[in-house]
Amino acid sequence: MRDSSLKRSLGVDLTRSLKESRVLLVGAGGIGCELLKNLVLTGFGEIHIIDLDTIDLSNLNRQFLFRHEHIKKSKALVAKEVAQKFRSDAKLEAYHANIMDAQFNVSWFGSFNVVFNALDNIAARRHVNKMCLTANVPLIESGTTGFNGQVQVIQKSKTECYDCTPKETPKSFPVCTIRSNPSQPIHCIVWAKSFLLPELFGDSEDEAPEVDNTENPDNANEIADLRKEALELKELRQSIGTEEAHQKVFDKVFRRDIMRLQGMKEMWKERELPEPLDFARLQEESASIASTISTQDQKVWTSGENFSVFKDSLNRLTHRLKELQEKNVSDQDSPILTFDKDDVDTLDFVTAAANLRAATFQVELKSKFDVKQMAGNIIPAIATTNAMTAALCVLQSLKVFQNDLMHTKMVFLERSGARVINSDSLNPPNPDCAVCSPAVAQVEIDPELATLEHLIQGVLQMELGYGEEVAVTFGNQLIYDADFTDNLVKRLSDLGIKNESIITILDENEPDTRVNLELVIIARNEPSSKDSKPATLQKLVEIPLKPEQVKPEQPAQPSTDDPTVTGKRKREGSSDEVELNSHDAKRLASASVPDSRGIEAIVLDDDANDDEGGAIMIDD
Ligand SMILES: Nc1ncnc2c1ncn2[C@@H]1O[C@H](COP(=O)(O)OP(=O)(O)OP(=O)(O)O)[C@@H](O)[C@H]1O
Ligand SMILES: [Zn+2]
Repeated sequence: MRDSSLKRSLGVDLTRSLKESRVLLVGAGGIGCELLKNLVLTGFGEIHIIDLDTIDLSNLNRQFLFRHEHIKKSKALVAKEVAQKFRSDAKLEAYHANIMDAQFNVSWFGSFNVVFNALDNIAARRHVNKMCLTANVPLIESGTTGFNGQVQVIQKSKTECYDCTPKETPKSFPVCTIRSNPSQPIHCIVWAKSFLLPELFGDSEDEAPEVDNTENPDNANEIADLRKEALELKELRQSIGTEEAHQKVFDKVFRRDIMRLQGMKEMWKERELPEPLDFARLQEESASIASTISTQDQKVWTSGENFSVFKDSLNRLTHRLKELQEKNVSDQDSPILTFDKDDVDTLDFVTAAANLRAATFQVELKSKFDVKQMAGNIIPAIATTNAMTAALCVLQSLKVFQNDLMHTKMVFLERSGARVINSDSLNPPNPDCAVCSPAVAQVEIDPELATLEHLIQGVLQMELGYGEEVAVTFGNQLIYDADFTDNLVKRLSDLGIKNESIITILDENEPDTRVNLELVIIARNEPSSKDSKPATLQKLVEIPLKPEQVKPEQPAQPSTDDPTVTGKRKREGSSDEVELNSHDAKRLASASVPDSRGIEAIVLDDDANDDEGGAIMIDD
């Protein structure tokens, strides 16, 4: 029943290839849950799901596969169990693991037709991008922040990869703004979270990522001052737990430091002078305030209320640190407390300290709720954005399954423009991208016999035609170049190179330098027969020259059966488009209709059985 409606919507051929497909979904969070449901209901045959995390209460509002009773259980396993109920014949496999683990090697990635990324961090995204490029598996990359979403199709040598464009690093603030001259609530929050809390309870050596220690020359003086101050704070830290600790900490950061800043007249020409706070006065003002005020998280507390929470949370943190220290006597590392937006004690402390600082600098005070969002860098996750993004992932993957790379897109969800869904053609790979520019080849070795020399002479020079000038790296270490030949006689296995290891060959020949080559090592299970060489190339590959070396009279030509996506092609019209195969041509001729705004829509029609009719039109 369900199959027949899928066939009507997608066509017989596509429905069959989805049914026979094997796909990987990385991440079972906000996008992942939606995507898994879509994949199952769209008839994908075999779906592998991986997630390293367990289910948290805060996930339940949008990760709809999860219920209260699943809290603390593996996301991947629960997602599999629940999604299985949507279609009993779907073959689902779940892993409660980190996708960056070595067990998920190139050949494992290579066993999938398509990989879907539904991750929340750059490191894991980069890793999957690299593995998919090496294994030559198409990747559908996606992400959301608030109302914005993005889906990108990545395919080796044909499209941009995840790393072809530099990624934005998280926003950072100059250290002097945080230390001396805060003008916004966030400056005070970062100070409380990344300076004061670590100085008193944490690892003060920690570099706070949101504080920029490099850019500004003023930072050097500021950092020197900080060192001096670190000593002062160390003494304060030692006083933690004593009766006077409240006043000692308070007097230093809200009185003496502020008075010192008042002395820097230049700084206050354009701004009001900061006002030191008075411990005794606030003590009096807060005398009748119950510490339960800290539960009122939507209210902006008065200075007296902040003072009361400051003292109370300082006590709570002191008590916790002491407990940890007592438990940890034998351990070498002394225990520390670090900020966590969901840890009430650290959040209370950061809120109160940030607000007291804001009060001295005439900066707006914030409620605990707001501080939590700001300190946790939280942009609320929106369930509908995730759902729409997951749907767009599936639509893009359908084009990949139809080999219709030319129409795969970069799709954006946004609320600022006239249209919520916008798309752009995919760019070709960036020739300078260090991640996707290398060529890839596989080398079979006999782990008992193969030496580095076998690899360099037998494979690189004899089989691939490299000259003398090559460098070989493995795991960021140089293991060979023309001036460093010590390892030549060593066995590859003694250099730590084993099955699935990837080594990189850098051509140092000039001119006509080749792009980097990544060699995936395949260890033979059987010992080599007498006449087989200890190291051989599995398949001859062509290694292009580095872009600046490409001669203008020999431009790279897209081949007809292997369409190379270019950024401009769609807008330039069809004259220079690669030839379409007959199925594509038919589909587009009958189905590609401009919508009323002149934007091309895709129609998925069923050309297998006209009697069944039924087509869906999707405007992407
Ligand atoms: N290296 C990794 N291996 C496997 N899964 C990962 C890895 N890194 C992140 N994930 C998973 O990717 C998912 C991303 O989902 P999402 O962005 O909704 O994050 P979340 O942690 O569920 O929610 P939030 O961060 O908003 O609290 C998470 O479930 C997370 O555990
Ligand atoms: Zn790239």
